[in-house]
Amino acid sequence: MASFRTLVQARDFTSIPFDLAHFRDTQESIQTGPDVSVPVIDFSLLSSTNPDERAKVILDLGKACEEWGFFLVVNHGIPENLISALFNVCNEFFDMPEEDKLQFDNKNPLYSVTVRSGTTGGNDNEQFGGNDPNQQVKLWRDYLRFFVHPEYHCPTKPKEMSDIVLEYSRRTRDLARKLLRGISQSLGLEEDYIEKAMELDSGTQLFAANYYPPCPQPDLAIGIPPHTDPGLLTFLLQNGVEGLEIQNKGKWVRLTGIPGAIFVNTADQLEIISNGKYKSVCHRAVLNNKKTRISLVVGNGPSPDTIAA
Ligand SMILES: O=C(O)CCC(=O)C(=O)O
Ligand SMILES: [Fe+2]
Repeated sequence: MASFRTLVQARDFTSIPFDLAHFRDTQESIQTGPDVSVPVIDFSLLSSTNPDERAKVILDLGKACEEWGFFLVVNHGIPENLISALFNVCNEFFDMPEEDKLQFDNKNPLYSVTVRSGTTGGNDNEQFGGNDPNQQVKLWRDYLRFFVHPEYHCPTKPKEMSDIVLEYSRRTRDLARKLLRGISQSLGLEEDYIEKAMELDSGTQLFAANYYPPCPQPDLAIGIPPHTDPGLLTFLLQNGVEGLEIQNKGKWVRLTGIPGAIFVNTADQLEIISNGKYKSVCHRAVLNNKKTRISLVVGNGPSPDTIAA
């Protein structure tokens, strides 16, 4: 199907088509604020020369993984201009004519560059609903997704994309490794336990850009239904528009970002390696009727050859 971007621009939707209706649970979500707020981790303290500061941030990291499974990382050292270049180039990608985008679309999930629109929760996207016939609705989003490690792939258009994503993937790999060292220690393990066990030198890294146009009936459709992420740690940036909700103590909590900070969540393999201490938390992307939301996601996982012992 044509991209949502094109559909939404071409048609003045006032209500959503039937096959896009998603009956999500009616529980209201609560907003983070002074009372409920996702933990903030100051990444620079992980390399502090002051042992007390280091010990404190490792403790905080462990607590964040255990109590929330989601946290914000500040002072991560990834340049602001790299992040804005990344948003710009992804926006440019979604802006390209349909035929240019579709040349990267391939129905084989193993293919390294995938472009999709309105993907259903059915067979073609098992992560989001598997084969459940009740979940056969299209999702209100376009997305682009490709593996950037151990082998690097990237669409050839826009032409600046490859260099920008390559640089971002290098930087986030380094960030993942250092956070995982802190997380290893927070579990009482050797600093390099996780990176060795998961063979991070040949770890899997997936880059995804999600594009959610405004939706006239945001409560009746969904960007991404509830799911957990595969891998160890997922990084997420958003374009200043909220929509990420997570399950915390039985409630849906809408996360508010901090400009420049990166959302990090513990994913399935980290839950396994921590013997269930750090949960891979269920989350979803909800819509709004005013602004396009873009999220840029990097999934960091073990080497494809790693067999969890
Ligand atoms: O767009 C979002 O906020 C959520 C994205 C997400 O959960 C994913 O791509 O796995
Ligand atoms: Fe996710």
